[in-house]
Amino acid sequence: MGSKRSLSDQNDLMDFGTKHARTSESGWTGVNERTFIAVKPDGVQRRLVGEIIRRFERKGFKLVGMKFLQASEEQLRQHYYALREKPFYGGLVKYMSSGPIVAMVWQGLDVVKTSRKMLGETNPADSLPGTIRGDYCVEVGRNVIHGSDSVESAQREMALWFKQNELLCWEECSEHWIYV
Ligand SMILES: Nc1ncnc2c1ncn2[C@@H]1O[C@@H]2COP(=O)(O)O[C@H]2[C@H]1O
Repeated sequence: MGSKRSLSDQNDLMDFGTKHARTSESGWTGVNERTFIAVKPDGVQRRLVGEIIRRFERKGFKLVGMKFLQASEEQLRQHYYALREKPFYGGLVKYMSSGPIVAMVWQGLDVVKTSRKMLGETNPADSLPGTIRGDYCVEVGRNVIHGSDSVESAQREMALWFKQNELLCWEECSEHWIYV
């Protein structure tokens, strides 16, 4: 009893288990690297959510987690802990908690570094056209999107914004057309 699964079901389960273990042990490296991306309150208000998701999808990255939420100041103080001494820190926490944000986790090869290139520089004035900040904003204090700056920051930020069971492992049918 209880073992009525077909051999192929069991193989699928084992495959899933092995893949999952591999990604967990390796800290999400290679094609399983993950990054935390947030559309900030100004990005939501300016209706850029669809455009931003479209850019990540078209690039070939895989969405593995997403939520629409209004962040608490406490959560934002943790998120921006490293900036706590900066003169703009108070304003940054207020701005980020002023309206809903879209928190996402994207997965793919070199996703942390590539996402930062897609976002552009922190200051939109230094961002090239073609990047998200280069195309859609003008001031550093209203720069529409956040992306983790390293694999370590990504892991810390994902753990802050998502529970483990909110991040999915799923098979994308186009994967063989994106990776060799
Ligand atoms: N000089 C600044 N004035 C106001 N906000 C800033 C300044 N420098 C950085 N920030 C904000 O601090 C944030 C830190 O990382 P983000 O990618 O979220 O985007 C940055 C900006 O929103």
